[in-house]
Amino acid sequence: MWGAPFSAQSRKLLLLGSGELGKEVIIEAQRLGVETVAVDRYDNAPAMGVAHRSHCIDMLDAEALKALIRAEKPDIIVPEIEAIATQALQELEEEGFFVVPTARAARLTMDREGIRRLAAEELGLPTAAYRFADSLDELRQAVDELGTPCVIKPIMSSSGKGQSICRKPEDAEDCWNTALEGARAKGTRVIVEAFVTFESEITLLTVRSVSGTIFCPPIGHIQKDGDYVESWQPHPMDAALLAEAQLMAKAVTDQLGGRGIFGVELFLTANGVLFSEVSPRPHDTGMVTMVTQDLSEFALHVRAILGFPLDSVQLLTPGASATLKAEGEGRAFVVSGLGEALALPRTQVRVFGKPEVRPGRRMAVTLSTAEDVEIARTIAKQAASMLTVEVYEDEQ
Ligand SMILES: Nc1ncnc2c1ncn2[C@@H]1O[C@H](COP(=O)(O)OP(=O)(O)OP(=O)(O)O)[C@@H](O)[C@H]1O
Ligand SMILES: NCC(=O)N[C@@H]1O[C@H](COP(=O)([O-])[O-])[C@@H](O)[C@H]1O
Ligand SMILES: [Mg+2]
Repeated sequence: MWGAPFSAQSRKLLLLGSGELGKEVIIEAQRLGVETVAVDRYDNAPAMGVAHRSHCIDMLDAEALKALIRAEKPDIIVPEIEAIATQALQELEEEGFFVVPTARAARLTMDREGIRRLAAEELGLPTAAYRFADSLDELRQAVDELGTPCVIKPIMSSSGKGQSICRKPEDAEDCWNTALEGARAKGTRVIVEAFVTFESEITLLTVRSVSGTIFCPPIGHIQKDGDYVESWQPHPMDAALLAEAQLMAKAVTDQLGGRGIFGVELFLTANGVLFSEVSPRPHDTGMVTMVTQDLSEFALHVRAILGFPLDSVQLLTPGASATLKAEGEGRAFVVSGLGEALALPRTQVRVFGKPEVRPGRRMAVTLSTAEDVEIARTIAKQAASMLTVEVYEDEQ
C-alpha cells in the first residue's frame, strides 16, 4: 500500500495527456489516495484541474519528456493520448519506470501502421484492405489499387483529425492536404483503407489485470467526420458475434500485454467482425460507463494498473452518451443550457472545462440511463441538443 500524497511513502501517478478522459482517470486515482501529476501541451487542461500538480510541455519532445519524468520520478506513467515521444517512454522503461500498459504497447498504438501491421499481418485478424503512402504520388497509387471510396488518415492522429473519404480518384490531392493539416505530429505518412460498409461499430472495452482478462458489455457508437457523437451500452449482439469480437480483442490485447483497459474498436459487417484499431487506455465512447457500470472504464483502468484484482464488471442499467462540440473559436465563451438538459430524466452532464474552443472540439458529454438503450439514446441526444457553446466574437 502507500502513504499520503506528497509524503515519501506516496504512490505517484503521472498522466501524459490531460483531456476529458484523463480527468476521470485522475479522479479515480485520487479516490484511492494516489498522488497525481497531470501533463499536457497546454495549460489548464481538464485533468490539470483535478490533479495535485501539473506541467505543460511538448510531449513529442523526447528530451523534455525524459527530463520531466526523471525529475518527477513517478511510480506509474499513464499515457492518455497517442502523440507522445514513445521512444523516450521505452528508454524510461529500460531505466526501471513503469509505463501503462507497456512502452511497447504505447509505441505500437501511437501510429496506425504499428498496430495495423501487428493485428493484420502478425495476428492475422481481418481488417479493411490498406496501404501506406508517403507522398501524393504514392497516395494516388494506393487509391488506384484499393478503389474508391476509401478512407485516408494521417498515421498519427485521433478523433478523426486529418481523416477524409476519397470518393473518386481526383479527390486524392484534397485528402492528402487534409491529412497534412490534421496530423498531430510532424511527418506526412498516411494510411489508406478500403471503405467498410458496416452494419454497426462497437468498442469492446477489455481489461487486463492480475485477475486475467475481462470484457465490458459492447458499446455501440456513431461517428461523424471520424469523431464520436453518440455511444450506448449494451449494444445488442448475438452471442456468436460477441464471442468472435471477444476472441479478437483477447488476441490483440494479449499481444500488447501489460495491465489496464483497452478500447478495441471493431466493425460489425454482414460477413462478421473486422478489427479497426485499439487504444491502450480508456476510450471516448466509453464515457457512457460512468453511468452504466458499477466501475467506470476509468475506475477499471486505475484498479488494473495499481495491481488490484478485477474479477468482473457489472452493467447496472442500459445507457447512452452524446457529445457537445464547439463551433466557434476563442477563449471567451460560455456553455449554456445545463439547467434544461439536467431537467431530463436520469440525465447527467460532464463539462470538461477546456480553456479554449475551436470548431469541432468536444466540450461536454451528456449521459442518460433508461430501461432500454433506444430510450437512453433519445434522451442523451435531446440533452446534448439543449447545450450550446456561445462564443464572444470580439474578445480574446
Ligand atoms: N475503413 C473505414 N471504412 C469506413 N469507416 C471508417 C473506416 N475507418 C474509419 N472509419 C470511420 O471513422 C471513424 C474514426 O476512425 P478511426 O477510429 O480510425 O480514427 P481515429 O482518429 O483514431 O478516431 P478515435 O481517436 O476517435 O478512435 C471510425 O470509428 C469509423 O466510423
Ligand atoms: N479519441 C481520443 C479522445 O477522445 N481523446 C481525448 O480527447 C482529449 C484531447 O482533446 P482536444 O483535442 O480537445 O484537446 C485527450 O486528452 C483525451 O482525453
Ligand atoms: Mg477510433
